[in-house]
Amino acid sequence: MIRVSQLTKQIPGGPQVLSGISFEIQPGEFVAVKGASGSGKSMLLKCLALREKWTSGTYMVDGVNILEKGFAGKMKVRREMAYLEEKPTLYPNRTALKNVLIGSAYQTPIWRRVTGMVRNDDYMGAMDMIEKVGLLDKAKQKGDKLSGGEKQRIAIARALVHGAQTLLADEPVSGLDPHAAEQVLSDLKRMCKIQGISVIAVMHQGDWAERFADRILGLSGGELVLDVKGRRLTEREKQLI
Ligand SMILES: Nc1ncnc2c1ncn2[C@@H]1O[C@H](COP(=O)(O)OP(=O)(O)OP(=O)(O)O)[C@@H](O)[C@H]1O
Repeated sequence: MIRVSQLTKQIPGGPQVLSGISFEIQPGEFVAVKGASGSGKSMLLKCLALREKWTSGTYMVDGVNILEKGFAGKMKVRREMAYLEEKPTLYPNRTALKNVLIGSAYQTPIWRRVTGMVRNDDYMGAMDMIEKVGLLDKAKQKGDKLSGGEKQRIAIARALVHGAQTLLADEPVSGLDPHAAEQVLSDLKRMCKIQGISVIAVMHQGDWAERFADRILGLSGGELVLDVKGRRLTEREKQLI
């Protein structure tokens, strides 16, 4: 379980962009984050992924206060709390399978990324995950030949193969056509249910959050102003964000 208490982020010499944010997330939950431009959605995700330093607050994951961990502990947390960018970076000249096997910069050591060396017994796990995201027929396709939605789904498989327990996805479907967006969100939702992973995804545009999320968090001016079950928001709730 993830428990965030009183998360505050102050940019040194700049504005306070997150103020006193508290919430809990259960394993297997799919949580959407909504909020207007500049409300702090990306900063929240980056703080959860430990890509941004917290100014104050406590961050408990499965009962462990992870802000108190040393360098090695924080690296482990970064693998377990995988950050998915809006446009995932894949090795363009390597196959989808190889991309999944090697892992992203935050997931695997540099020697593995440079040499591309992997263990034989990793192949089965990678193929299994590629099948789960419905892309077995694209496993041998080079990274730069995959569509935006396929790249996103390979990035999901890559994170899970390398031990992610939580996926932090920043606008995972922005720029995708509705069919591709639906496939990416269906994959994420299925992974929550069958793998028990948690997903926290920024999804401000359209009604994706209402259709796919178990819960919707709303931010306004860096504050958490909404925490409701995933459902159609009322007009009053929409006005809050
Ligand atoms: N390094 C920084 N220095 C100063 N201000 C920053 C910095 N990083 C973020 N901010 C400010 O923090 C606020 C929140 O930024 P954030 O990127 O989290 O917004 P967002 O809700 O994701 O917006 P969008 O939907 O436009 O991507 C913004 O006002 C932004 O200008």
